[in-house]
Amino acid sequence: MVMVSLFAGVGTFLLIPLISLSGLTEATVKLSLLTPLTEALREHPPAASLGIVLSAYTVVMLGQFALQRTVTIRNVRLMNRFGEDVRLETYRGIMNAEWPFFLRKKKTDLTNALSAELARVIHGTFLVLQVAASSVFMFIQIGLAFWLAPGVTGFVLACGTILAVFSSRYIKKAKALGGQSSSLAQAYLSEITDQLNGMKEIKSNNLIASRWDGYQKLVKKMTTESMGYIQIKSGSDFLYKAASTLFISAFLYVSATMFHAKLDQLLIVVIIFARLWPIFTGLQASLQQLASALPAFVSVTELQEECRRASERLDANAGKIALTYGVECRDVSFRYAGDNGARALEEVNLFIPANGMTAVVGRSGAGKSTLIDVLMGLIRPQRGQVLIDGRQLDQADIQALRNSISYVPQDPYLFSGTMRENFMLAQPNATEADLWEALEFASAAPFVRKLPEGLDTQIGDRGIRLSGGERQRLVLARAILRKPSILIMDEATSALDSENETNIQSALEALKGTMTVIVIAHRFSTIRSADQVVVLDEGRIVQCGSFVQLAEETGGLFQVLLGNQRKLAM
Ligand SMILES: Nc1ncnc2c1ncn2[C@@H]1O[C@H](COP(=O)(O)OP(=O)(O)OP(=O)(O)O)[C@@H](O)[C@H]1O
Repeated sequence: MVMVSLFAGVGTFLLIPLISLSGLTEATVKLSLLTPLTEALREHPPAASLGIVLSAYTVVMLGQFALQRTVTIRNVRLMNRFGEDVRLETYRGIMNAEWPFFLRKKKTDLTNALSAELARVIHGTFLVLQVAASSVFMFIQIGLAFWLAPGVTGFVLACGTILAVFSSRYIKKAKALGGQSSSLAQAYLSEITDQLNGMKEIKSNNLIASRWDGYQKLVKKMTTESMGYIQIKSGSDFLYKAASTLFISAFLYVSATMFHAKLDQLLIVVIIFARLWPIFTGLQASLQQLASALPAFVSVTELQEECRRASERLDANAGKIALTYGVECRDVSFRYAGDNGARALEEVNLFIPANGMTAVVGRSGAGKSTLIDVLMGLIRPQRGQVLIDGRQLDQADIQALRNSISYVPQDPYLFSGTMRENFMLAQPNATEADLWEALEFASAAPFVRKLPEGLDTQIGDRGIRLSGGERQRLVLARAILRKPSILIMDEATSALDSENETNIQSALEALKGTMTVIVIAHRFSTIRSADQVVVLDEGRIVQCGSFVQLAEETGGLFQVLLGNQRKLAM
């Protein structure tokens, strides 16, 4: 940057001897630096001197352009490396954050931070480099200009300072607008994600008018915000241009009429002004843009800090746990952050024997999923302990525990890609036979076999659409492929028809003695063969025993729930 600035300065000021050598004007300006040079040149014939100066000018300018190219490439490389680092660091922070962090955060806010905000931060880095380059350039140019013509340079600097004072309000406005941009982008992403996810409900319940209204209001706000930017930019542009015209006209007028300056003196003023002024204004413009990107820097830094505080610090080399005795909850109580109501779990005491099947039932909101999250170490109970084979679950064991668990959620999640890729991600060493065995287990083999491309069928946005039941079966197959010690199924067969459900039921029964299975189920037909049924109500365990035993306990909640299901079935 220093070299480019020096070359640019020398190139510009070589124009001064050119003016006098060209014979356009009589040389009256005595420039301390250039006087010996112009005098030396005068000893040669005018054509030769002109040639020398022009050659020097060409070499200097070409040198500047070549260096400029290197600087640009280096700046972009620096920006890209920074961009890569900041993207990786932010996302790693998010992935390593503990589960409660995700309960607190809105998903669309994280998406916005990782896309729009990060892009603004990376562009901001480019602006920082640009401001650095402009500052170096400005100082060197000012230095050179002072050396050549202190008076004129002093004048231009005074004008620049006046302008900087006036334009600081534009920088403040740009920063405020930058903050608005961040929150508007968040609101926009949240609105469209919400609406697109719920389009079926919106259309079928005829909610289009109200949703459209909300969307329209947001779009209007975005238009106003973008107009705000243009107002700032055009306002500051106008100020710079008007000021430069006024300053230069006033100076030229005063020089010519009051001090009777000669043409070459006036030309020097114009050259120095023309050289320094764009640097001032460019710097101001970059500072304005940087100010508008600052809120994005702040929000990304805050997000990184929040992730660091919520980091799980898991052991990447943790092995697996082969459960031999069982999992125990001792006096476990849990309340969600910000939830002032009842606890989601209240003094839960429970033993889940290894290699058996435990079913958890209860009304909606009873705390079933919360109990599972505690067992998986996703959330830590505020009171009580979770013991795995008699040992208290601590931070170091959590990774090993998760390596040993396969969890099948209510909403089956498949990655975009082929079915095979989905399976190989879960178990990279799986053989073709392992894959089909898992598919058979989950009653998914018949429908996969019928697909023209079998396991290599694309799923997700660019592939085939699967029914809810097909997705559930594939996710169950993927879970079983990992050969876990503990299989947890949270309403994992809710979308299946009775035939497939019965098949999976038999498959789960066959696992008895080899795998610990924990099932949350609303449909009681799926838990008949469970070794133990746990009934939760308002966060407390109200009953625990075998299916038959609980079905016979008169007045118990299980009997009520079972009765309701029978009525529904009839
Ligand atoms: N992220 C959360 N923040 C605050 N409260 C929550 C959160 N998740 C669940 N709850 C509350 O905790 C209680 C237990 O919820 P949980 O999801 O464990 O119930 P559940 O028995 O699994 O319900 P369902 O059968 O409907 O899935 C409920 O009252 C619920 O409102």
